[in-house]
Amino acid sequence: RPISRMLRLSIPDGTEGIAFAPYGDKLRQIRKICSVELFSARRVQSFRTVREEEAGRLLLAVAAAATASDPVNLSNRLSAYAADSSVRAIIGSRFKDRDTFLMILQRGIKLFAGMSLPDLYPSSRLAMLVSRVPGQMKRYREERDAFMDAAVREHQENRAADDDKEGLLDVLLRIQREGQLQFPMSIDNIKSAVGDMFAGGSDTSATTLIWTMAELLKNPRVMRKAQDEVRRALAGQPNVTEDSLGGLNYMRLVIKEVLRLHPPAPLLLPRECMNDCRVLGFDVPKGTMVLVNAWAVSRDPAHWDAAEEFIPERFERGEVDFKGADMEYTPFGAGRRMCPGMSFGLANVELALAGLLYHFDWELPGGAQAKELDMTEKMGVTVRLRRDLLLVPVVRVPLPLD
Ligand code: HEM
Repeated sequence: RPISRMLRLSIPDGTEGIAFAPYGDKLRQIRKICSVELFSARRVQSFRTVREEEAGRLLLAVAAAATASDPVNLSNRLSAYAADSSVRAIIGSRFKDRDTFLMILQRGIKLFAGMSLPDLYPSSRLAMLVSRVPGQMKRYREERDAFMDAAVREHQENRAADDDKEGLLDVLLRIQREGQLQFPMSIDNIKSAVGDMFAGGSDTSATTLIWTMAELLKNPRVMRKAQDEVRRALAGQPNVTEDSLGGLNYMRLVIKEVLRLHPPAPLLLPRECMNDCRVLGFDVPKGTMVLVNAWAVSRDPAHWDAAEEFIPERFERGEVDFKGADMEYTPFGAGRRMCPGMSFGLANVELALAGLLYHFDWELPGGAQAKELDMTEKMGVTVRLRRDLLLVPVVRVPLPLD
């Protein structure tokens, strides 16, 4: 990954976490920690209760709006759900200052995504002098560090006694304590990794959920089919649990189709060319920043029939998947830097979506027609709907009273 001059102000050399770990043995080490410890199937499963509680909270808020026949701002609700589930998995439910943590990290994500004068003119001292970004980066780093220090201290004091209750920060602190690593992990590395997991995990899941609900509203045939499946599979159950998600094959195809048309990180994360090479007749020098336009590739009529249409059935035969082997469809990237949190993210998305489809029917406010729903995109760290998604829920399967 390229690290710009501005980014370096907030991630000094040697303090990288996961997303900016330098290529080579250190990257291999942290990626192994990701697959064996942080995002293993067992670990993702261990946060099941957290997800179920947070999904329950989301559904209760939606049910309250349904009772009052009010529209619910699903963009806000789904963002809160994704942020809360991530923060609880990463930092742990005991963390006192969750809201401040969220605010600081959001500010960091905005700063990282922005283009600054010193990055456009890297050798210019004037650019460095007139730009406000260096000061903002420095302030962000100081604030983040002070805050993370407090979070780490709190964790060291209340060390998780039970392995299954470990949050991801606990896991990293344990690995550090055990001292078995070829390249020891510093507290700064751990703090950066926590930031990466939050930045990588929460907005992406929320964005996927928001686009899914918007596409389902726009495509009533698909909405009906997905709801029929969920309601058939869960018939008689008071609420959705992760045990009940096994047979929801069509819902999974819906999520796949959403990730094709709306990959939350449309340009993936920047890569850096490691050797001089030639691509399609163009010379690409070593060190060039490479952005992969996954959004365009996964809508390219050369690879997809009816490329602009929302047709989940196209994935029915399972020929194309997002696991990094099919280059025409890479919402999680591919190769050695592919998203390590894929199953974690999908678990968040599937549970919330199943609940929204099981308990409620959905309408547009003021009796508007599906074709009136504005699907314009807004470019940001992730690409979201330009306007907040406001929908009116109608209860079909009431939530249990407790
Ligand atoms: C729907 C959910 C998600 C999507 C669409 C997504 C997408 C991506 C993409 C496109 C990349 C860049 C891959 C590349 O350069 O080839 C990435 C990297 C990454 N993601 Fe995810 N992600 C999701 C969920 C998560 C979750 C839940 C976590 C952690 C809690 C996470 C953590 C990371 C990290 C740490 C990286 C950097 C990996 C590296 O540089 O080696 N992601 N993700």
